[in-house]
Amino acid sequence: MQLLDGKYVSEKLKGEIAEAAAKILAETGRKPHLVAVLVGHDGGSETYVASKIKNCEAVGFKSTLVRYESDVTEEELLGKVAELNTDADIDGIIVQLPLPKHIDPEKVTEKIDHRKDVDGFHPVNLGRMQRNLPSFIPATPYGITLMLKEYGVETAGKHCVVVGRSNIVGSPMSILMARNTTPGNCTVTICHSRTPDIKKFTLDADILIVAIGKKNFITADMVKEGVVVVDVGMNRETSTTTKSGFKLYGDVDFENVSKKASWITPVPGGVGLMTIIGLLKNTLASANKEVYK
Ligand SMILES: NC(=O)C1=CN([C@@H]2O[C@H](COP(=O)(O)OP(=O)(O)OC[C@H]3O[C@@H](n4cnc5c(N)ncnc54)[C@H](OP(=O)(O)O)[C@@H]3O)[C@@H](O)[C@H]2O)C=CC1
Ligand SMILES: Nc1nc(=O)c2c([nH]1)NC[C@@H]1CN(c3ccc(C(=O)N[C@@H](CCC(=O)O)C(=O)O)cc3)C=[N+]21
Repeated sequence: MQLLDGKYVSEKLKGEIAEAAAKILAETGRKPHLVAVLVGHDGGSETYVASKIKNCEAVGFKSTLVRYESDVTEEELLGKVAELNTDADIDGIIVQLPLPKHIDPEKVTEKIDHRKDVDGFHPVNLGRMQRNLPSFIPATPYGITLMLKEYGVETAGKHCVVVGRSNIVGSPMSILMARNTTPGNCTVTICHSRTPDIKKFTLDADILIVAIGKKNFITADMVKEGVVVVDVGMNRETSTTTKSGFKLYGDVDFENVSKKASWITPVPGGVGLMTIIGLLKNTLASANKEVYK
């Protein structure tokens, strides 16, 4: 088993991003600028947004955190997005999901100017990605492709099984792996909560990407020898043994599945760190007007 090490790859790519940011600063006198909007106090979201902001600073980006209490109205939030859209100093806008029930995430996603949509969730970016046109690619699937590329994992002609079909991970991941790109060129199967016998598909997977949010869902009996495993799950449980008071678990039983895998991502230290890189790279591309003129 070889580790797909998110810490190693993300540190390496952060170095490249920092160099590119320094170049922008020298040439234009400005830094790429990301604005993150966080509604409410959910523990996980707070941690992830804090990490995005911290990493922006680390690579020489400007970042702004806009916070709202969970009783903010949809109207007020949409108004804020409209204001950020027209601010020429801002390259990227993300609104952290999930949002409170009274706010329609679809409305918020569509309100963000697709030219600043560094999460890549806007229908314009999703459509452009599907057609292989320049677009912002959702950060987690983007980060996973960067990781596979870094380790030279072969994907062409392989059977890739994606478990989960969410708008932010499973669905865009399946599109990327089926595209005529590297990584890509896979035959892709998408499994979800209405798939009757998931094991039938996972057992045939050469590449298995799991994003469902269920601790240890994938067990060793569900995979074949030599499989490449990408574990997106971030299941937080309270713990008395860690400093933070939480412990993170993936969707894959790492201890046993790793014995059969050729490559596998750990949790933490895998996909989560690559998500940050996807976001930073999209923000950089926006500042450089690489996707939209
Ligand atoms: N590492 C990272 O950077 C990121 C990690 N995450 C983590 O990844 C996990 C998934 O996130 P996200 O995609 O947003 O989750 P969602 O809850 O939006 O989607 C979960 C998906 O999994 C499917 N599913 C749920 N239960 C089962 C089951 N028993 N069998 C098969 N399929 C099932 C659902 O099916 P259906 O559509 O039928 O409901 C759905 O498509 C979470 O743990 C999340 O915290 C998320 C984003 C980034
Ligand atoms: N609009 C939006 N964009 C997102 O990209 C988005 C979102 N909403 N909602 C929630 C998910 C989740 N997500 C993570 C980001 C970083 C880590 C991360 O840094 N993980 C580290 C450590 C985390 C820890 O220790 O708690 C790791 O895996 O090693 C994880 C998960 C982004 N998401």
